[in-house]
Amino acid sequence: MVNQVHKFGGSSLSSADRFKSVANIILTHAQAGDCVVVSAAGKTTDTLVKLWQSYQQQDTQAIADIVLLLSNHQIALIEQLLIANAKHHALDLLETELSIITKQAKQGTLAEAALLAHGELWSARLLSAYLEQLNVSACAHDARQLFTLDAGQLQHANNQQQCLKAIETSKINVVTGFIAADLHGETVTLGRNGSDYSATLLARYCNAKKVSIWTDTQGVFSTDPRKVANAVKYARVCRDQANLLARLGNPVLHAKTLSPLKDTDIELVVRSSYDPQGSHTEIVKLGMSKQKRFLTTVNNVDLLIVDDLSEGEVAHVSQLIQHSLHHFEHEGEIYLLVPASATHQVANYFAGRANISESNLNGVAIIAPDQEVAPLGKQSEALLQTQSIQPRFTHYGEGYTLLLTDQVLESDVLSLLHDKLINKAQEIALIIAGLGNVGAEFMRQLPAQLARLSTDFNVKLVALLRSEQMLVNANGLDCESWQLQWENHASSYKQADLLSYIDTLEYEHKIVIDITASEHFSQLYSKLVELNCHLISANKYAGTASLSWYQTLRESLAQRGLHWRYNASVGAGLPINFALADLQNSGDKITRIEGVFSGTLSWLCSMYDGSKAFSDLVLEAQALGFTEPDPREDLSGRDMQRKLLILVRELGIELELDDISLSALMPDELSAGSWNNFIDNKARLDAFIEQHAQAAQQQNAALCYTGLLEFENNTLNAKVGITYVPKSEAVANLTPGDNIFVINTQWYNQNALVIQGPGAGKEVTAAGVHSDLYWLVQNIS
Ligand SMILES: NC(=O)C1=CN([C@@H]2O[C@H](COP(=O)(O)OP(=O)(O)OC[C@H]3O[C@@H](n4cnc5c(N)ncnc54)[C@H](O)[C@@H]3O)[C@@H](O)[C@H]2O)C=CC1
Ligand SMILES: N[C@@H](CC=O)C(=O)O
Repeated sequence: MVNQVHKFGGSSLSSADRFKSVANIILTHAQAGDCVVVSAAGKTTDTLVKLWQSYQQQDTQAIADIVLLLSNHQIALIEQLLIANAKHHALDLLETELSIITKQAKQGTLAEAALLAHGELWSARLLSAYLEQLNVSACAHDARQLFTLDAGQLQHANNQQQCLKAIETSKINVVTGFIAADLHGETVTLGRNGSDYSATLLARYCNAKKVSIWTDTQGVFSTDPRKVANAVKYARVCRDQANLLARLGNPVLHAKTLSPLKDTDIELVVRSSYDPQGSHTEIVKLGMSKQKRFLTTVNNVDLLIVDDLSEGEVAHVSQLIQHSLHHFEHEGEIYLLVPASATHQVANYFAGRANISESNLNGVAIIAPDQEVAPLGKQSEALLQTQSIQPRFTHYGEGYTLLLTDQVLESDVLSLLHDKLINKAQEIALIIAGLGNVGAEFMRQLPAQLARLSTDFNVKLVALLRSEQMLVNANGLDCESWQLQWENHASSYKQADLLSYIDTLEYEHKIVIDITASEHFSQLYSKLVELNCHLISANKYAGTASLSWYQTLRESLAQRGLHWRYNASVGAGLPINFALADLQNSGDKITRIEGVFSGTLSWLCSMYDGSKAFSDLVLEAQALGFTEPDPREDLSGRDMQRKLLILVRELGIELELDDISLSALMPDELSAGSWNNFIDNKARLDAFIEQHAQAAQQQNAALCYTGLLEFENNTLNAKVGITYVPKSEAVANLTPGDNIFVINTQWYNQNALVIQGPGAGKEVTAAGVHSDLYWLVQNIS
């Protein structure tokens, strides 16, 4: 059974080394019974065309020179690839064929198609012999024995029978692309780039599962990557958009290539033979992929107005001129977009029914989802005007806009259009976990933030998660009415459901924002990274996980070029992580960080004056949204210990959580047990605090909870705990809830750099997460 049809174009076979690479691809990607369709090696077809032209001009010297050129090229390939009998046999055959060509040229009996067919024949024979030499069972097929056309029409039933009979299930079947035969056995060609067509035809006839077009580009891009540096490769493109691209002249796929796959489930992928392990583009059936935006150039075309044009005629003319054609209705007339070089031939075909409306046109086509076509078209007209370019002809069609200009659009203009209109369509998917105190506030701020981002980026909210339920919509949720949608549509999920949903999201970038307080969720990060998600955390668990887990996560983020932002996890919205990164980037060396890194503990210590029980203040802090879901995480000092560790690791220092010494702001025995148990025993907490407050007072100091990181004589001292701070010092006089980071560095030595401000609370924390999101979107797009 034919599992796959692989197709290799001329550039994939341009040298002996390229043949070897192709053989390697076959060894790793093909199995017995598969077909490998090949084009002529390198520029062989062009050389054969020149030979034909010289023959028509009866230029005997040129004929001899070109035959020699062909001979040298083929001999070099054979010599470098084959040995022993296989080599001698191939050289003998080549010599015989070239002498027949020379003889026919002399006799005036050369036939164009039969001459051009040699390129593919030589490739198929050579590759098959080389595979055999590598002990891979292979055979070469001349497609003239497989594909028959009658008056230009493929004889599908007969061809299918021929293919099923000829294809050997125990071998790799190397088949010539581009050529077929007519009913008399005479060679006919399937048009330039006809080898792709041969591959999809063969796949259809043999009921193959998949066609892989191995080429010199890595897949289908948003625009020509040779002209526009920011071109984006798409993982999936719908057949209808691929078809439109082809008709509008995009060279990656040809319109004919797709036609045999119509109404079949045969997969089609475009991938690079130069980078076989690289990602590829899958051409999928309508509805199996989101519609994308493309910018494709149109060069040197004429517009013809044709009376009563039928689909059949378009197909026929397209076959005649061996070029994809696009036709459309515009202001009551039927237009045909024709390569200028073929206008004469097309006009002749229509014998008076076709008139040239516009000639020598260039320009671009913008292909996009239907609803985006009109606004994009208007924006592109406006952008062209800023470059003093006025389109001569503009047409808004189904799924595309055509802007035809006098001048060829240069790379700078194409880049401008692409970056403003197409790259912007690089969609970013947001997955938000945690809709509690901070998460809900983050959602409240989200519409305004998305509106700000949407002038340049296309960010869509595709999932909202709580611990047991999720609300998803791959096309985007309305973030203003998420609560209502949640009530009606949220459903329970398991981690595996979440991961497979994220895996199938067709977005160029995915960002998972963790606003949970869940260690369990943070343990998913490595899987999320495997699914190419960027990460933003307010959650502190991943940043304070074991060093080996943390380092592995960082490595796999780096390998994939993914970002992880966690500014809000320390100091809420305060730019502490930015400041530390900046200091280090400027070459400075941080020697000491001291301060209060807990909003809750800052608020409690500042508010406590003995007039209210400390435990009541804890409940107030909880209601204000300062505390962790369980405030004992704050009172135990654990939360501040985590923050200090995140900062330490930010400085590149390898430390575990328990390397930071800790004393709690509560009696140890209250840390265990339920929250109710804690409340029942709150008097013990109050007594504990009162005792410390009095001791501090006796020293004319304030009861504070501080953190310290310092290097002394090359040893690191990191701790968090209760301190009695002289009342004159800034730390003892904080506005309730403020954090303070006093940073000493090589350059901020005597006079420290101080960052101070609210360090907890839902608004500032949510804003801190938004700041990370903004940074990330700017930096990934
Ligand atoms: N409150 C603050 O001022 C600050 C909080 N943070 C951090 O922000 C995070 C959120 O804090 P809050 O909103 O106060 O907590 P919260 O308890 O109010 O909300 C947590 C949310 O996470 C969800 N959740 C729990 N486990 C989950 C899981 N496995 N998968 C998906 N969702 C899950 C819960 O359903 C809830 O919606 C915490 O990590 C906290 O440390 C960081 C800086 C400041
Ligand atoms: N509970 C934390 C919240 C921020 O991380 C604090 O009080 O600082």
